[in-house]
Order: sequence, then structure tokens, then C-alpha cells
Amino acid sequence: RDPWGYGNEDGPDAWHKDYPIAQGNRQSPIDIIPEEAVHDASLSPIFLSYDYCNSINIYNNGHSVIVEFDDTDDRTVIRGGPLDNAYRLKQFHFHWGGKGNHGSEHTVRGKTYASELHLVHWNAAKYKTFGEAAAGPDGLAVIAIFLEKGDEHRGLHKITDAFYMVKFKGSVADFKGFNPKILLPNSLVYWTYPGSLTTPPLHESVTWIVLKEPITVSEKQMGRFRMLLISGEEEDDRTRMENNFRPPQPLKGRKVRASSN
Ligand SMILES: NS(=O)(=O)c1ccc(C(=O)NCC(F)(F)F)cc1
Ligand SMILES: [Zn+2]
Repeated sequence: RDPWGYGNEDGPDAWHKDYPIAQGNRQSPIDIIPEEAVHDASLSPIFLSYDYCNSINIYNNGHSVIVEFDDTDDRTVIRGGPLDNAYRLKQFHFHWGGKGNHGSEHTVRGKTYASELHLVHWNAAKYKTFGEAAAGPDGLAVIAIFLEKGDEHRGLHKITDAFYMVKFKGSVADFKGFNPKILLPNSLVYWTYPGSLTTPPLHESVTWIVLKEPITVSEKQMGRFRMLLISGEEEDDRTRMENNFRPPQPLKGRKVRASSN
């Protein structure tokens, strides 16, 4: 398959050529319009059991920077909300812009944020492997958290301080003992809707849980994201990793539900 990216030739508008599902009926991200979200009192709160969470490594795959977790048991799971069972944390990663306040994937009444954090979980109760879950209609649950430009976020320092180790595409480094609980905002009030991976292969396998309350990140911290490269160490070009976000996709009749607490 042709390599995909976020440039003019290989960007989101071209993905449908290799991944026709890009024009499917439950694609992500979307623009969330709070007034049109259905308030669903039956939506229970989201429970994150992240206490025994342990990260393994941090790596640069040329599209984003990813922190991976040990998902060999149910030590780090989310449950409740729109989910029928526990989903295991596999990895988290970010999407971000260049300078300014664009860079998020989901938008709220057209408002964009500087970045968006995705905590990716998979339905290990129903699927044997992450790869299988990623292709199943109820295989993944991703918690999206907006990063708004403002004061620095003390919990992000450990991550941005590790970026020098994974500057180049394909680089990986040990990154143990990081618990993403510290990246959560105060409130777990959320919107939820059925969607897809926001990067190829764009599988329509994601139950999205988008938290309403953003966390803040400083311009200095965002600058650290933009020192990451999409180029490999052996390549001549040094292309910065930035604007690695897909724009909002058509809702196609889907309902966005809002939690009450
Ligand atoms: N940006 S996102 O929607 O959270 C997102 C989350 C996970 C993946 C992913 O694991 N792709 C590899 C796979 F599963 F084999 F397809 C891609 C995108
Ligand atoms: Zn993502």
C-alpha cells in the first residue's frame, strides 16, 4: 500500500483511494454540536481503573508519538458509559497542529484545540488480539481529551521530556511507570458516538468517548511536540511532525449522546 500521511499528495483527501471506507457511514473525527447531542440519563459514568497501569515504551511511527502499555491482562481497563464490558488500555498518542490553536481532530461547534490525546482501549472480552478488535464493530473504545493552549501541564512534562529519545520515525525508547491518570481533566463528563480510526486503515470499530473538559498545555510544551520528525534518521530531509490531524467527517445520521455527570 502507498504510504499515507498528512501532506498534499498523501493526506486525508487522498486516503479514500487506498482505503475506500474513508467515505463510509461512521467515520471519525466529527464536529460535535452540544445542543444537538441527545442527553441520555441511562448513560452511566465512565470508570477508569488505571491504578496498576504501567507503560512500556514510547515510539515515533512517523505519524504520531505513541506510549504503549502491557495489555496482557485486565490491570488497566475502562468500563461503564456506553461500553458493555471492560476495554483494555493498549496505547495513547496525540494529534496536534503547527502554531496557533488548531490541531485537534474532533471539534466543538467548529472550535479547534491545539492538540487531542487519544487513549486507545480494546475489547479483550470479545476479541483475542488488538488487531482483530481494531477490525470489529465494537472492538475499540477511544477516550479523546482536548489540549487547550494555556498554562503548562505538569503531567505532560515527563512525556515531552522523553521526545528527544524518539525524534526520528521508527525510534523507540523505554518509558516505564507512566500512569496516564494524571492527564485526565477534573470532570469525566463526555459525549459518545460510534465512529472509526482517524488514520488508515480507518476501520469503523471505535466507540468514541470525547471528554468535554480540556486539559491545558503551554506553547513551550507544544513546541516540544513539533520537534518530532516524520523522517527517519537515515533520511536526508528533516520534516517536522505537525498538523497530523484528520478534519471532521460527515455525521451521516449518527446520534451523539451526552452523559449527565
Ligand atoms: N487516531 S485513533 O483513531 O485513535 C487510532 C487508534 C489506533 C490505531 C491503530 O492501532 N491502527 C493500527 C491498526 F489497528 F492495525 F489498524 C489507529 C488510529
Ligand atoms: Zn488518534
